[in-house]
Amino acid sequence: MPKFCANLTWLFRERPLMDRFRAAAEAGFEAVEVLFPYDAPAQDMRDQMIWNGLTFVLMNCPPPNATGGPQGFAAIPGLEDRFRRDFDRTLRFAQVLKPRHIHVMAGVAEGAEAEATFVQNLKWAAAHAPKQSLTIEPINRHDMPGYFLADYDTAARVLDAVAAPNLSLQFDAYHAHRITGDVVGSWAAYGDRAVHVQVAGFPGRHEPAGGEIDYTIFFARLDAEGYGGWVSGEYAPATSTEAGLDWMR
Ligand SMILES: O=C(O)C(=O)[C@@H](O)CO
Ligand SMILES: [Mg+2]
Repeated sequence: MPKFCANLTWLFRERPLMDRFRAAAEAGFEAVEVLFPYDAPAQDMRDQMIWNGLTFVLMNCPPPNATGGPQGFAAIPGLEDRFRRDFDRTLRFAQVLKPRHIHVMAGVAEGAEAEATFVQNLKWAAAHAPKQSLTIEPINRHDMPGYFLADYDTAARVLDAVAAPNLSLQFDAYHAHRITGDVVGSWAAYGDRAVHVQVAGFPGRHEPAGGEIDYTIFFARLDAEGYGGWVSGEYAPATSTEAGLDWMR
């Protein structure tokens, strides 16, 4: 089986954020991700990870405000200064939290100018933080209307244009199914560019088991290829988090 990671923005929400680290460790996870860890003291979160023996795999850029905020600026022409300021703020948190990867969100935009802006901003970010692994993730527009990066061909084109060793693909199987209808086929075409995987069932975005995506096949494929990254459960538990964890066993 692959190495599984708990997305603490989606899982263990029965508890306050600071208590979710221990709950994840007690449930058998060795790694966690927190999408927007900007509303709690970074050192407290880091302490939780150390005390519970957890690897911190992923956080997102930019930091939205407490009420949510836009899903990124990296592909929005005219907001390059905003992107750079947010990226620097993310790096300040990352210095403490030490995430394996930072997911750089594109934002709501469309067209060639947006793609060129995305490429330029990512080139800047990759050079600005050369030791930090960065990712981009195709997200389906049913769940995130208007999101710029919503297909794998565009992601591959952007990765090629940026051509930075520290920028890779984040492959979310739930989005892949909504975008292409074929998770294993999409992985066959683009998985060699991926450093991080996220999973959820389809269509409900609940546990990665029993829906339209055959995770037995997908996980076997990851194992057969020797995929060495983490596979993160990024889903809304159908009942309680603990009651739904059979999928990882
Ligand atoms: O929506 C997803 O899927 C993600 O992985 C997030 O990074 C977006 O918030
Ligand atoms: Mg995802």
